[in-house]
Formats: sequence, structure tokens, C-alpha cells
Amino acid sequence: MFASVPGPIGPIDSSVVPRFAGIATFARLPRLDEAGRADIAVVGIPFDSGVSYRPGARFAPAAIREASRLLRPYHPVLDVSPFAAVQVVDAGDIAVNPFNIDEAIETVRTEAGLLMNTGAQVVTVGGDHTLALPLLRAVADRHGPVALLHFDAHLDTWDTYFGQPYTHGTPFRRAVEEGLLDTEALSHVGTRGPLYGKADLDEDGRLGFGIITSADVMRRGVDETVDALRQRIGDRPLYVSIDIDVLDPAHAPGTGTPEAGGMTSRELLEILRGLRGLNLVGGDVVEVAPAYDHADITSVAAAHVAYDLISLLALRAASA
Ligand SMILES: N=C(N)NCCCC(=O)O
Ligand SMILES: [Zn+2]
Ligand SMILES: [Zn+2]
Repeated sequence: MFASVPGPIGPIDSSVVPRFAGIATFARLPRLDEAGRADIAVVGIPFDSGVSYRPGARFAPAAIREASRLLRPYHPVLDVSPFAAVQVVDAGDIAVNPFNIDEAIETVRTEAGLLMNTGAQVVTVGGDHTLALPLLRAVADRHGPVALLHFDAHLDTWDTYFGQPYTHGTPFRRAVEEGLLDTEALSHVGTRGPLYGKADLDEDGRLGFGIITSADVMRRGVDETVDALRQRIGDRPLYVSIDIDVLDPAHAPGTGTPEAGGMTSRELLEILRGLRGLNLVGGDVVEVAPAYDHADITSVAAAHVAYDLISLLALRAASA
């Protein structure tokens, strides 16, 4: 006789315990210490010491967890019940030093790396875009250089701000310099807004990035955008970094560096769904600044975007 293998521990059943009751974990999932193990771990990173304008992304993990209470367990577009397919947990927050960016990014790389070494795939929520660098360091430690799909109004490939190398406007320049990325497969999506100069674009192109602007998405539509991205990414390991300011301020007012003319949340979610089957190895949802939010518009969008990343990971794990 074989002992039956227990299935994943799912979220609290919102038809039994009202979804507005109790302490918020992401999507009401069990904590890591309750489940004991994780195939996919949602991790909050309350950090905003790298921002150049409005602060507040340190409060995003808590706001996104609160906004995630209404998520339901079945994803009808991807046809997957992610929390039943694999063990998904909320692994809590990575507590980082708010006064020392160098130390903070070391902590993030170490803590995210420890989780990944247990075999978990990691989706982080909250914090500013500085965090993409230590997260990519941890991902590259495990997978080697990865393809990058970067949703953002901004390039985030500037060299320094105020002479500083580690800021929310510079993570992807550092990541290319450090060899963390496969420079054949780097894409920005949703780019728009004024730059410091034309050189910003030239330097970005020299690093290897291709750009699908916010206006391109509008003109070409979701399907053509997805086709172009899938072709560029192929079967490479893929990291998806989502700056919520890729959305128009109408869809994400609660962010630190808003730019007019952005994508809708529908476009973003549909592009993500178009990535089904690709070799996704992790992702982040950053730059939610709850103090500037209204009616949780931004946190709700971020929660749904994180749910879609989790669903993509679960779908692939379940069909492996
Ligand atoms: N929101 C992010 N990640 N970067 C924006 C940097 C734009 C700037 O300070 O000019
Ligand atoms: Zn941005
Ligand atoms: Zn960014």
C-alpha cells in the first residue's frame, strides 16, 4: 500500500469564512510555515529607498495582500486552478534595511535565493524597481542568463542617478553589465513619456533591448504584440518584471512616477496570458505606492497581475 500523498493546501474557502475576515495573506493562501513547502512562493518586499520621485512602495506588499482577498481559485482564460495544481504559499516579507540600499539588495538576493534553492519559484510583490537587480541576481544564480520581459513606462536602463548605481531607474543596465540577462531576448513593453535625451534610447538599444511602446500595443493590438514577444523569447528561461506604472494613471494612479498615455489593465493581463507555455522562471510586480492610490485601483490591478504570473507558473508546472 502506498500512503496517499497529500495535495496542496489551498487558500481559505471564501464561501465558508467571509473573504473580508482574518489576517491577509496573498489570495488568502497558507503561509510558508503552515504549508511546510512551496512550489510557488509569493513574497513581499517593503522597500522604496531607491525611488527618484514619490515614495511609498514600501507599503505595497500589505496593500496588495489586502486587495487580493477577492481573487478566486480558478483562472478561466488559462483554464487552471493554480492553488490546487501546485503548492502556492505566501512566504511573508523580506525585511530589508531602509537606510542602506547596498545592504538591502544583498538581503533580497540572499533571501530570494534561499527560497529558490528549496525548489520554489518566486513571485515578489511590492517595493520599487531597484529590487529587480537582486532578484535577477538570484534568478541567474539558479538558471544562468535569462530572457527579460519588462513592462514599464520607463526604460530603467539609465547609468546612475545622483552618481548612484543602485536606484529604481538603473536596475537593467546593471543586470546587463553583470551578465544576468540573455541579451538576445530583452524587451521593454509599454514604454512612453519624455526622456532626458535621445541618447537614452541609443544606449538602451546598445544594451540589446527591443521596445514595444505603449502606442505600439494600442496600434498593433495584443495578439501581434504577443506574437512578437514569443518569437523573441523562444524557449529561454524568462523573467517578467512588471512596473505597475506601465498602466495608464487611470488604471494605476498609485505609483511613484506616473506617465500619461499608458496601457490598460486589460491589455496587460491579456499580454501576460499570451505567454502561456513559455519557460517562465519568476517575476516581480513593483512600484505600487498605496498612498497615491484611490479606491485600491492600483493594488487591485497589481493583485490580478501577480495572480496571472502565478497561474502561468502553475500551468507550466502542472503540465510538466
Ligand atoms: N519607475 C521606475 N522604475 N523608474 C522611473 C525613473 C524615472 C525617473 O526618475 O526619471
Ligand atoms: Zn516605471
Ligand atoms: Zn520601473
